[in-house]
Amino acid sequence: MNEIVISARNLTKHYRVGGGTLAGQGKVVRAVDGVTLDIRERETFALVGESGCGKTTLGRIMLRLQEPSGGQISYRGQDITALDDAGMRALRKKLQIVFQDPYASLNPRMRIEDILAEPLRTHGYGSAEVIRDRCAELLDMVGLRHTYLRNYPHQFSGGQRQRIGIARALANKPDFVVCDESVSALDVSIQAQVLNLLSDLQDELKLTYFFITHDLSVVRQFADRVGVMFLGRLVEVGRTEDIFAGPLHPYTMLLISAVPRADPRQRTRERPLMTGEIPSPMNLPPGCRFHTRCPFAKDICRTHDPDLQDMGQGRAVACHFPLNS
Ligand SMILES: Nc1ncnc2c1ncn2[C@@H]1O[C@H](COP(=O)(O)OP(=O)(O)OP(=O)(O)O)[C@@H](O)[C@H]1O
Repeated sequence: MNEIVISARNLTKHYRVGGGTLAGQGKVVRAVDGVTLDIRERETFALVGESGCGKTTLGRIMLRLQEPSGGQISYRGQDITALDDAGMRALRKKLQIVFQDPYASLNPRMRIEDILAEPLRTHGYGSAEVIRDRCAELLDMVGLRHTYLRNYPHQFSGGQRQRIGIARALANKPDFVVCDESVSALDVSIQAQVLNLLSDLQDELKLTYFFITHDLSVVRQFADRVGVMFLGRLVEVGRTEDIFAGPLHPYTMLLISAVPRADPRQRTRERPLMTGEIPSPMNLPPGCRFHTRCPFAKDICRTHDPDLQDMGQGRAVACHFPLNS
């Protein structure tokens, strides 16, 4: 098995909201609420779940772009949770992120060469000439012409801008890249091209991806493993083909059954529906946090919060009554 690149242990991120100056005032949003996970070298791990379940927050705290409230993150066996700014700066080269909206994340007043050169200069990549050559090489890597180096972001299409966002993330030769909804804003055909590019770059540069998305059809074609998140917790983890062939958690089953199917015979099959509102991460229900929406909930689900249990073969589920097992 490949080496573990990133290891998260009981990670939490709780935001205090609603103001208040006295202790105890305000409310707490449990955006990430106890996540334990290992990501191995050269794998694509997809994190899925509905909007607001904590995907972006988890991605950002794993890179320490935001500080976790609790728990531990290790990078290749080194605990990075308590590293100071200088220690983190050195590691930053290895841990990168590609954002959803490349337009918002590329400075409109900077030429592409400066956008790409900025992280290289920050990390002392080399002389001006070495940096210029690297910028040209980066454009090559993402399939764009060198002549584009003098252009500004608004002169590019959405797909091209995302390629520039990827080039910028790869500038300092990272090995762990969080892709946060990196293809979600693109048309399906452009999405496929960018996914192919990410896949080629992964092989060429031995990259490990943490791929955040709400789009299960992208997950199915692109990810090796999947983590399903619900209200700050992982409720199921497994290999992509196993998860799609037989989800163990009712939430995973409902997410999968909500994906439109290409085969019209399957479309007519009756599907169970997700009922009820998503509880607020500020006011979690007792017991299993999914029980208010679960079609199979029993008494114990209303009182006892299930742990993520190892089911063997790389599979884990947090449910008192796993399906298909
Ligand atoms: N800075 C913040 N202060 C307070 N609450 C926050 C903050 N950032 C995120 N949250 C809350 O934390 C929860 C998780 O948010 P997060 O953006 O991580 O979810 P997500 O799954 O990535 O959603 P989306 O797919 O919509 O981006 C949400 O309830 C969100 O409102």
